This record gives sequence, C-alpha cells and structure tokens, in this order.
Amino acid sequence: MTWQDQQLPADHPPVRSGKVGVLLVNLGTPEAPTAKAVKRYLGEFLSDKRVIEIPQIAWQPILRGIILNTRPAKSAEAYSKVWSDEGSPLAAITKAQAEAMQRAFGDAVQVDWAMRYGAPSIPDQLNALQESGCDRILLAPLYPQYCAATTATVVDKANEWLAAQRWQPSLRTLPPYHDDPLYIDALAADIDRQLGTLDFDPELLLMSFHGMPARTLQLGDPYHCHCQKTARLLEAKLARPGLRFRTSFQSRFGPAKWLEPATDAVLEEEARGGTKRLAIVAPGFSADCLETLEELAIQGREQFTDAGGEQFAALSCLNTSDAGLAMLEALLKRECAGWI
Ligand SMILES: C=CC1=C(C)c2cc3[nH]c(cc4nc(cc5[nH]c(cc1n2)c(C)c5CCC(=O)O)C(CCC(=O)O)=C4C)c(C)c3C=C
Ligand SMILES: [Fe+2]
Ligand SMILES: [Fe+2]
Repeated sequence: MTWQDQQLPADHPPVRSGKVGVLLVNLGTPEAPTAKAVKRYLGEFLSDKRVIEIPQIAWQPILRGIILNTRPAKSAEAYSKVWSDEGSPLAAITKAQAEAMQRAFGDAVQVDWAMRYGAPSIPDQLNALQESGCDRILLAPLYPQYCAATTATVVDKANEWLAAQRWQPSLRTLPPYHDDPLYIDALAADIDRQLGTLDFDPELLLMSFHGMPARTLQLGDPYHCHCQKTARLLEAKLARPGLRFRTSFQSRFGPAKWLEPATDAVLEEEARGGTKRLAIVAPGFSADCLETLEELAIQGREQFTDAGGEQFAALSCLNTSDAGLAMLEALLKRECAGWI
C-alpha cells in the first residue's frame, strides 16, 4: 500500500488518476463574424512575435493605429460568407475531429481541442485535462508542415502553461507529418474520391499552401521545404495522364515579399494561358476555414473565371472525412506509444 492509498486528509489536493490526454490545436478564429470579434482575435494573433517578426515597438503602432482599424470590418464580411450554424468552420471542424478521436480512443484517454488564439484557449484546456486526471498529455498542433508561426507558437504557449505548474504532466508533441505516408495516402485517397465526384476532368490540380514571408526561408524555417515535399509526394501518388500539378502560396499579408508563386497570380496566369478546367486543393490545412472557403472557393473561382477559365472546383480539406479521421487516429495512437 502506498501513502496515496491511505485515507487522505480533507485539505489534501486531488491525486491524479494517471490518465492520458490528447489536445488537438488549430490556429484560432473569431467568436463571431463581426468587426468587434475579429478585432479582438486579430489583436491577439498579430501581436504574436512568432507571427510578426519585427520589433514590437515598431509594429504595435502600425497594428493598433492602422490594421485593427481597417481590417476587421473587411475580414468580418468575409467570415460572414462562410459562417455556419455551428459557428466558425475552423472551430466547428476541429471540435468534430476531437469528438471523433474521443470515440476512437475510448475512455482511457481524454481528447479535447483548443485554439491558439481565441477560445477555447490552450491553458484553459490543459488545466481541464489535468483536472480530469491526465498526467501525460499529447499536444497535437494540426499543422502537417512545421512553421514557427504556427507549430512553434502552440508549443511556446503550452510551455508557458507548463512553467506555471508545480506538478507538471509529461508533455509530448506530435511532430510535423508533411511527408508521412499516412498523411500523403489519406490526402491522395480523399482527393481521388473528390475528383471522382466532379462533373469535369481538371487539366490542372493546383496545390495551394498558406504563404509565409519569404525571409523566413533564409532564417531557417523548414516550412517552404515541407510544403514542397508534401506537394512532390502527393503529385507522385496522384499522377494520371492529362493532369498537371502546380504548387502555390496563398493569403499574402502586408507589404513584404512572401513565398512565391502566389495562388491568385497562378490562377490568373493559368486561365490567361488557356487552362479551362482547374481544381484547387489546400493540403496544408487540416480543416476548412476562411482561407479555403472564402479565399480559394469564392475569390479563387472569380479570379480564374474572370481571366477566361471555365470550370473550377475547390476541394475540401481532410476535415472529418473517413481518410482524414483514420489518418489522425493512426498518427495520434503512434505518438501515444508506451502510454496506452
Ligand atoms: C496553415 C498554416 C498557416 C500559416 C503558415 C499562417 C501564417 C500566417 N498567417 C497570417 C495572417 C493571417 N492568417 C489568417 C487566417 C488563417 N491563417 C491560417 C493558417 C496559417 N497561417 C488559418 C487556418 C486561418 C483561418 C482562420 C479562420 O478563422 O478561419 C488571418 C485572419 C483572416 C484575415 O483577416 O485575413 C490573418 C490576418 C500571417 C501574418 C502569417 C505568417 C507570418
Ligand atoms: Fe494565416
Ligand atoms: Fe525549400
């Protein structure tokens, strides 16, 4: 018998049950498609030093004086076009992914989800996991391609929380999975399935990844290389006669040079060059969100057809597809080796 098995005094803090926790994390999203909610969200997101890598003393006046007074209204309008009954697509899909993983793992593991910016926050969800008895937690940033602006800031936030704990749980982090056969095979299967439902045969499959400032490549961020490797492996897996592939980077922000080619420029160039039928996919996004549902599916279609393109399809992200959930379950279970 250990001392923990004996009668505990009434003022004794709770003793943990030795459960495993899994926390799925994605970027974050506003609470509502309103300028006020978007302003709060962008204020937190764009104040992150991992996202905007210029000295805060120079950046904060630009952010508070210009960006947060102009961008929220425009972004809120875009969000309102994709908002669902369950709220922001990014949050709703991440929640559904966590619920599916909870069913797959069963009672021995507690699965939850968090947003890096906005709610539910990483510290709140880590507290909840710990309170429900988890002493081992797998932190899973749902970014296949590692990027300091996404993956690293999730780990930073969790470490900040960890630093404030007397009794820390053991923490593991899901590594980037940009070239993992589980991921490439899931993408290929789901893209193949979706291409089979189209009423046209695309000439081009454009693989669009979220952009980053070009200088982050020189600074040693592997993001660009991870995207290129995903694209190369996916192309090899999906190759078929008559289908060309291209890779591009979307969602440019600010005046600095970003990774190229830009998705909007490629859509226009392809249409002007005579491509009539195009499908676009965003393999770097685990869940559909503003950047895929509005920027690609709505604006992208307009850019392509305005420049002479005729048929356009924006494919869904892995979301809660069979292939996507099976991949996620396999990745997470592998990372929990020795724990469950
Ligand atoms: C998938 C990886 C992502 C990287 C890399 C990334 C870098 C990055 N993003 C911005 C600025 C914005 N991104 C916004 C939305 C957004 N970004 C990602 C993912 C990555 N961003 C997602 C999943 C989303 C969608 C969120 C949603 O609510 O659906 C936005 C907000 C929308 C807007 O106002 O346009 C901004 C701003 C920077 C500056 C950056 C790297 C430096
Ligand atoms: Fe972004
Ligand atoms: Fe590279």
